[in-house]
Amino acid sequence: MAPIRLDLPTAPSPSELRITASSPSPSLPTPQPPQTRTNGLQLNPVSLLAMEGTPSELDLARTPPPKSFAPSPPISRTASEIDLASQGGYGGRWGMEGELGRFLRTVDFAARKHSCQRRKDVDQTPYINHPIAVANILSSTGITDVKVLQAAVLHDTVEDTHTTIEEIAHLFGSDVARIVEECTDNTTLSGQQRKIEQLRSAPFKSREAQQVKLADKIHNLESIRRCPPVGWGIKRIQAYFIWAKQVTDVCASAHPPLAERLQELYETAYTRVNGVYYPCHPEVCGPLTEDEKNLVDSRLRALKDGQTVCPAPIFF
Ligand SMILES: Nc1nc2c(ncn2[C@@H]2O[C@H](COP(=O)(O)OP(=O)(O)O)[C@@H](OP(=O)(O)OP(=O)(O)O)[C@H]2O)c(=O)[nH]1
Repeated sequence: MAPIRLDLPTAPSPSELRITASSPSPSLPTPQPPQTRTNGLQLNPVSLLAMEGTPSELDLARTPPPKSFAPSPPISRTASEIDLASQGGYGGRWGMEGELGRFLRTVDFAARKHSCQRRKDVDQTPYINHPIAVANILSSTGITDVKVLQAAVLHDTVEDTHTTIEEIAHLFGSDVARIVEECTDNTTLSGQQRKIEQLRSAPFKSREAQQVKLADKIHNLESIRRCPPVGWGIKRIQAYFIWAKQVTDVCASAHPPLAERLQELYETAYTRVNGVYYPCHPEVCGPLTEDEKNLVDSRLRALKDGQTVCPAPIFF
């Protein structure tokens, strides 16, 4: 296949993006240990440790939270959050909470936080579908640690809603808060700087955060293949795939089943623009068979007819 030139108006070129943990580019910041803060909010590890010990989550479930444990008020609260507050908050009055209950409480919290948001696809899928899908991808590939699944559900709340790490620590414990914090981009950086920073910091993240990252990328990449964000052309799609592969290659050892699934995606994902078939990842994608062309075409035909492909399985 002829090499495809990538002019990236909104994202760095592959060569700009390609960095390795062992040989950081001199233009990039020196690798640091896992960050202590990502978006201007101070997270005090000592206070988090204190929170972890007393009161325990069980105590929180049995008794109404003291004032100091009330979640910090968001800048503007949605009706569903106000509704939640009027019920006495989380962790409440109805007795002990098991692991499943804690997970459902996490999903409920994330759903309220993301309630006004939609994905960028043509169907404007509710945003909460994404974090739920990320948790589902982890669970379906053998991750049973409920804290990792909770962090997956919460992974975009701090970055994309008025949620703080402290609020998550209060409600779900410091382990979950730490993973969420590691998965939170510094929103004061530009989109391109955030991508470079994700690459730089990926090797230093905990195994749990790397697992969430892998699943996050799987869902974003599969979403792009199935139903790209509105306005994304082939160059942007390919730039995202190239960058995502660099990030996920660094995290691959955190959960090999996810890494295998990603590799298959990089090798087989195609799209079509103006009648021309393009590999989503121009460097590792193999040639397209006639059957695969039909698959690409049927997906695009469905979109053109105004039908949605989103009810298709979350992943395949
Ligand atoms: N594929 C896809 N992505 C969508 C959609 N709706 C929202 N997104 C989000 O958009 C981001 C990817 O688009 P970019 O162009 O790279 O990011 P940007 O708009 O924020 O600069 C991802 O967020 P992110 O937190 O920046 O994730 P990541 O960059 O860490 O992967 C992804 O979760 C959608 O319908 N499809």
